[in-house]
Amino acid sequence: MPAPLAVTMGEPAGIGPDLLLALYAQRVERQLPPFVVFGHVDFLRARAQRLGLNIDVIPADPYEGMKAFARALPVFPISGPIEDTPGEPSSDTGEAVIDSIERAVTAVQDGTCRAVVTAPIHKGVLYQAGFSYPGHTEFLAALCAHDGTAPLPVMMLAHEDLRAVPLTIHVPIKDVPGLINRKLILDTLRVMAHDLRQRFHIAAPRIAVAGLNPHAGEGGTIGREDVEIIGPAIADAVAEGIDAVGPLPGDTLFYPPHWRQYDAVLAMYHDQALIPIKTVAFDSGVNVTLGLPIVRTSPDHGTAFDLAGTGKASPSSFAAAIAMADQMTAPKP
Ligand SMILES: NC(=O)C1=CN([C@@H]2O[C@H](COP(=O)(O)OP(=O)(O)OC[C@H]3O[C@@H](n4cnc5c(N)ncnc54)[C@H](O)[C@@H]3O)[C@@H](O)[C@H]2O)C=CC1
Ligand SMILES: NCC(=O)COP(=O)(O)O
Repeated sequence: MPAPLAVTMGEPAGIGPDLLLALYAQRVERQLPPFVVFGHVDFLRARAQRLGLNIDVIPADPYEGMKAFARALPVFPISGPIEDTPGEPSSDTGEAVIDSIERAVTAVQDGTCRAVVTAPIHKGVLYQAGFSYPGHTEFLAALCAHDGTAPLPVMMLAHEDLRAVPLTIHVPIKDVPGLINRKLILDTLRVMAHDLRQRFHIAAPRIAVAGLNPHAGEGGTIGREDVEIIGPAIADAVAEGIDAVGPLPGDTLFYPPHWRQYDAVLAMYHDQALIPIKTVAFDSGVNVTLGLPIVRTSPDHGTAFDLAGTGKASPSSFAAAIAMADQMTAPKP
């Protein structure tokens, strides 16, 4: 029997706990693989009761949890003060949220779980608790550091054959031009080409690279980054055998007949990559971190405080994240 997936609890005041409980209740019809939640047992019991879900929540380690999954939701216990207060976050829970992520990653690294699926966190709440990373993506890279060196983590949002990567992630838009450089583009294209082969089993991945400026700079007349940095970086990638094309105008690149020619798009900033995916597939998009020695997926949405504790949030993106993590780590027949 393969090891279970490790699912983190996420922000307790958000919809993450609601969705993982709802998915446990729907595990049979959705054909979900066994998973263990890294979370707070009493809090999850309280949230299940609030949602009217008759679920037996039990403390368990991953091995016991895998065996118990058919009859009870196994929870690797994370301690800490966590009250069931949907929509009302508290920095007091920050330590437990961070602990949940760290322990889930350790479980994958030591082989007791197969992959990490993270529930949404609220960065603002965690910053108050001393968290210093822009998000899971960078934190996971730090947790996967080897000999003091962290891998380059690459965020990809994926829905079916539409896959988009933001080169720069959680940074102010005014800082984006200064962060775009030839090395970062080349390194990101290397990670994308590698993981599209290894994780997505695409034998010869084709990658489109978006420009930064309108019309990809219109030949250098609307900004110089496209001709002076992005174009040369693509040439570097092509020279080492990566099938990359661009810079292409960002506004027309996501016209379906255009993006369908490629296996993935490298965009220059967060919203350039995420808006297309969230527009066409908010309910089923998956956030997957490339470049790590472990598999990590996540729903594409956030904590949605307005829906927490109501039972109205859709679990579909979370289910897609579990399915992707399962496919990427399923034992070969
Ligand atoms: N992977 C992660 O940890 C992520 C965390 N976040 C965090 O979430 C917080 C809130 O971010 P927002 O920009 O407000 O985005 P959000 O995704 O939490 O909410 C945006 C809108 O979508 C709705 N929505 C979200 N998920 C839904 C679902 N499953 N079913 C139905 N409706 C849903 C919400 O009700 C809201 O109207 C921020 O702190 C952000 O950093 C955001 C994205 C991913
Ligand atoms: N907008 C995507 C997002 O906020 C998710 O970030 P991360 O926590 O997966 O790094």
